[in-house]
Amino acid sequence: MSAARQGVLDARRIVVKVGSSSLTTAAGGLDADRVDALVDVLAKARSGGEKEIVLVSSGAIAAGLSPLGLRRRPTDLARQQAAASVGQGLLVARYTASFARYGVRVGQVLLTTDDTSRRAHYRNAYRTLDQLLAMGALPVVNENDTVATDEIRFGDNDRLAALVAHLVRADLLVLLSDVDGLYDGDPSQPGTSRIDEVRGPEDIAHVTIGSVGKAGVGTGGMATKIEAARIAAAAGIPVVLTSASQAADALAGRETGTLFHSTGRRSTDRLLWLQHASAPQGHLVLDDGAVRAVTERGSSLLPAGIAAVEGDFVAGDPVELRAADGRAVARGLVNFDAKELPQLLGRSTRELARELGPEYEREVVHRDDLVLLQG
Ligand SMILES: Nc1ncnc2c1ncn2[C@@H]1O[C@H](COP(=O)(O)OP(=O)(O)O)[C@@H](O)[C@H]1O
Ligand SMILES: N[C@@H](CCC(=O)OP(=O)(O)O)C(=O)O
Repeated sequence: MSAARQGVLDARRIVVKVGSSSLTTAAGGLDADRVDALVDVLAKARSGGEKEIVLVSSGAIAAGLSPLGLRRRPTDLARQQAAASVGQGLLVARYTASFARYGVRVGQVLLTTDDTSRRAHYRNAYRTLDQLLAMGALPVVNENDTVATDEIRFGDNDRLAALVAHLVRADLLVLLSDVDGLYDGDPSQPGTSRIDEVRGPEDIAHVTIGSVGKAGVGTGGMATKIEAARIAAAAGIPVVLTSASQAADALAGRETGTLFHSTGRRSTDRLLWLQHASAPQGHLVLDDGAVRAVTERGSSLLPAGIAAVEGDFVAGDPVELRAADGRAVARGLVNFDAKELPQLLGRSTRELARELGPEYEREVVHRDDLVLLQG
């Protein structure tokens, strides 16, 4: 066994993501047999007590379609949310019954991007997941589809799974789909072949991506899986992408699917979420000195360096930091409401504190709440 597959086999804390297409029937609705088959694999993998598994499961919208008399996945958010509301209950009920065959308790965890960009929410999400695992339960995570708006949606569970893997400090991310790996072209076309290992972007530069799977119930297709694998690998977490029917082989470290080697160092930095999950609620235009201070010296952003404010945000929201030419240079959590900021711009914090009160002697974006954007 290669060292990388040995690493897969040795992984202790594993996030497994399963797509809608692997859980539903062609006619629509949950496929109880496929859920049971997946649960069999996961329950066995953790039965020795050495492995902890977090399941990120899609399928809420797909599961809610036929009970609501919908023939296909709706395109409008309101009906998707209605379907998710009905389907999520059915999905978790199905997992609960299926894992009960092994005496395993299931805990539902629904996340939005908002929950995970803010420090307190992020800590809570981590604590809940960690506690569930410590108590021997198996968390089943999905996006909280019924409250997420278009602006704040993850929209695809592949990226959510990568961020959850980072959040729980997983040793491995397994992405299960209806296709047994990443192909160099649309696998429904003849002449395409599976890529066994990806060590960096150069290994997939030639890949072309076809349409979303035949069932049409998934959302992201292959593009979001590649993006998810890139995020996880860069955060030090290897990824195996394969089909749900090969989940047992993948967890056993056998040569199946596509293995993405980790490319970066592990970190527990919640700023990964800020970078990949949050939708900025506005932007701050920085003068040249502030751009340099933030990007080159790692400084906090002070009111003196801000030239303009755009957007309707409140304190704690994610905002984009832009240079005068419009280039986005960073993203951060802002400490003031949009309507408070105009009176502070271009002024020193000492002067503001003297005039407006000590609560104004603070950074607009603290460097601990700030992530630089590349390029
Ligand atoms: N280069 C490619 N390699 C593998 N699969 C691809 C590729 N291009 C397109 N696909 C399609 O992506 C589909 C998986 O995406 P999706 O249906 O969103 O899955 P899921 O519901 O599991 O998240 C596969 O069924 C496959 O047909
Ligand atoms: N939260 C949505 C999942 C959307 C999604 O990413 O679906 P998929 O591409 O099948 O993983 C649901 O449960 O239907």
